[in-house]
Amino acid sequence: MNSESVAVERETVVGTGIEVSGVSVALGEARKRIHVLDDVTLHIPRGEFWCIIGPSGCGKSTLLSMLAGFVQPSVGRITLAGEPVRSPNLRRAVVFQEYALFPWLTAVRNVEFGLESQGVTADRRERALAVLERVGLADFADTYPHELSGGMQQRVAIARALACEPEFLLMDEPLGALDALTRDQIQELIGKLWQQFGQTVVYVTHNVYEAVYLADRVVVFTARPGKIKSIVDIDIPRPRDPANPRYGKLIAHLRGLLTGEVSGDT
Ligand SMILES: Nc1ncnc2c1ncn2[C@@H]1O[C@H](COP(=O)(O)OP(=O)(O)OP(=O)(O)O)[C@@H](O)[C@H]1O
Repeated sequence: MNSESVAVERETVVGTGIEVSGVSVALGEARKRIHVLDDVTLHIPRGEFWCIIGPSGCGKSTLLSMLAGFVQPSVGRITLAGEPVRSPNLRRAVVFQEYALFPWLTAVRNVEFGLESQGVTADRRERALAVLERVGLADFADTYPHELSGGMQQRVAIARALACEPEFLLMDEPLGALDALTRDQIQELIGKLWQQFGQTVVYVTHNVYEAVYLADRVVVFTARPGKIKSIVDIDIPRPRDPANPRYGKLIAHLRGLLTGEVSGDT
């Protein structure tokens, strides 16, 4: 392949991923208006897994909300698969820290819900059951959320997101409410599912271990107004082994970048 065709191929792939160009955002009413993000530019190629880290209040969730279409930038432009983001859309699934399940629906009905919104009628239950199986909950399909542990509820939320076969998966601290052992299990599951389903993932976390385990690249933000401080390539082969010496080096490097970035909220 000559250099020209490499350049063309690269441009095509980048164009179908996520493009954030010169985005700034201010939120809140008149005198209480807060400058949250400042001049953020990101090119996330299709199919890559990117993590976002930074001090509390630097605008990580706001960036994710903009990618999902819940919040509009004050300045700049965002496109996903080449289309401007104007409102939420089923090609982009969001998973939050709070599992956001419907308590009156069983696990399988929660997963079916997304398919229902997509207008899927044929074999909806079968499709929902197949995804529940992928997240290890085949035996809990007819169980209500309050009968499930936090980790199991998050598995249902992930299954619901994946059932719609989204091109983009936006995750906001999805493991934040879980105990350490459950976190490790679901972190591994998220990595495996991403390798099977191949979406473009943007994943907000406070946890540098999680970022180094999961990400192709980690974006480090400054304190508010959040600007990009660095984008770190996680060059460890998958599946990732925490015993790999590179692992500890990258964690130390990310910690170093975060040091001194004190939250504007504190
Ligand atoms: N709708 C809103 N109106 C006014 N201010 C807002 C709004 N949403 C968020 N903010 C403010 O914007 C800033 C960034 O919030 P955001 O939740 O994006 O930060 P974060 O980096 O995700 O924080 P954390 O790590 O603590 O979850 C905060 O100061 C927050 O109070």
